[in-house]
Amino acid sequence: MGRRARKGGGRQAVVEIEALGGRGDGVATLEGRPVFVPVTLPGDRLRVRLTAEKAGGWRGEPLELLEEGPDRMEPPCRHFGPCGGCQLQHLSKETYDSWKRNLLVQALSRADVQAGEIGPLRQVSPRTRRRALLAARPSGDGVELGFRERFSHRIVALKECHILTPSLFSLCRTLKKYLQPFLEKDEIADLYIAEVDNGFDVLLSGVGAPDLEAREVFANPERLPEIRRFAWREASDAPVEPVVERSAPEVRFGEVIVRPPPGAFLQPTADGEKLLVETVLEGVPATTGSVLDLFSGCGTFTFHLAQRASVRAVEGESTTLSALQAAANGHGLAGRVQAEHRDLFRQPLRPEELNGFDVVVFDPPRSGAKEQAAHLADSSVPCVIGVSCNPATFARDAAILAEGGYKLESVVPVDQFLWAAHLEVVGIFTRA
Ligand SMILES: C[S@@+](CC[C@H](N)C(=O)[O-])C[C@H]1O[C@@H](n2cnc3c(N)ncnc32)[C@H](O)[C@@H]1O
Repeated sequence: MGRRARKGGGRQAVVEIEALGGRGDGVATLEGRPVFVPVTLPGDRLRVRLTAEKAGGWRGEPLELLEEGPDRMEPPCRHFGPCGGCQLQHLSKETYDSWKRNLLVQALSRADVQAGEIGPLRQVSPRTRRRALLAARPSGDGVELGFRERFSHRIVALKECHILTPSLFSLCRTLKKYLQPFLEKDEIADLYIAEVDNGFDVLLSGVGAPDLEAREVFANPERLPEIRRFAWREASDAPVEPVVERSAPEVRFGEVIVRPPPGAFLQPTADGEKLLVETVLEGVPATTGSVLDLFSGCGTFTFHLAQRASVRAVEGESTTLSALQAAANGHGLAGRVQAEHRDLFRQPLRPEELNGFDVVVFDPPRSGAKEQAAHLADSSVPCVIGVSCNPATFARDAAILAEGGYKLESVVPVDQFLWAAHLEVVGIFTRA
């Protein structure tokens, strides 16, 4: 918002922000109903335009800041406010850190889950995000490329970025020069970029089949040599087609090199991944012989766990699982790592399939793993380790486990989505 007013219609009101909500929006009260206002802080008084209905109240678009709350600070990035890449750069570090950790504390309290210990916040540094979803659109002779703006169809012309790794940021600058032939007039495409161990992996989504001019971009091997693979698809649920694959993109998990398919899940920062892996391994008892790794992705935890025990990895995305399987085979781990393709929402592992494992690790998408947690609650597995990027669903699943007799021994908040409202969590449960 800055102090610039956005002009426009809609009902306007002056509100005072009372709290920071769980999704990072400031929350005010108007006529007894909540108003959720992005990029604001407690103590801010501002004029807003009420837009959509939200959670029994309204969403408010900030128009003019009349008074600043006490915890405001100058955001490090010039794009902060309109840019949809960050939500909370304007909050003092101390307050931000305690708000982040509180997302977990409050989620557990709401779900009535007791934790033996809630660890201090572990956090990554700025400029470490190695994957991002950006937007791209042709504009005049060139291309607009960046995060989407809040409240508009505009794309932020990134002059700096405090979350992307410097090399990913520099890739954006380079891609701007070459993307135009792939884009359709007036259409915004999704651009997934990932920095992998041997270069970059790029996936353009929401575009038609590239014509000859577009394919020519990669005809010269000296152009964009750091891009290992460039692929496209018509929509997020359409098949992915390669434009070029100079060599397979690679990521290393422990000693094992994995070649993930386009768009496969990767932890958003290498440092965050390291913190998560360390915390998971700390929770695995020394005597562990067998581990079940549910929602394994392409093996972030699997291959570290395999250094200690035999592992069965279960994943619903078949190409992702094939990458894991191929890496296991290629590193002589076929006997130690077993891979199973399975939809864990529709067909969670039943107690009789779970019993016999010493440890179960589960790391579901944001919606959590309610059905799987219910079967775990009925199992006799001695140690369960939950990893999640959503404290609310983590707490819900933790409550299911607690109901079944598990104790949440310790839980660690890991902030790898700096200045966003996401928080990663690792919880260690043992059978009481
Ligand atoms: C948060 S990611 C974690 C992946 C991996 N543990 C990691 O750290 O890289 C969640 C994983 O669950 C998978 N997934 C999503 N829905 C699923 C389902 N219904 N059944 C099985 N796996 C699913 C996704 O493909 C993704 O790999």
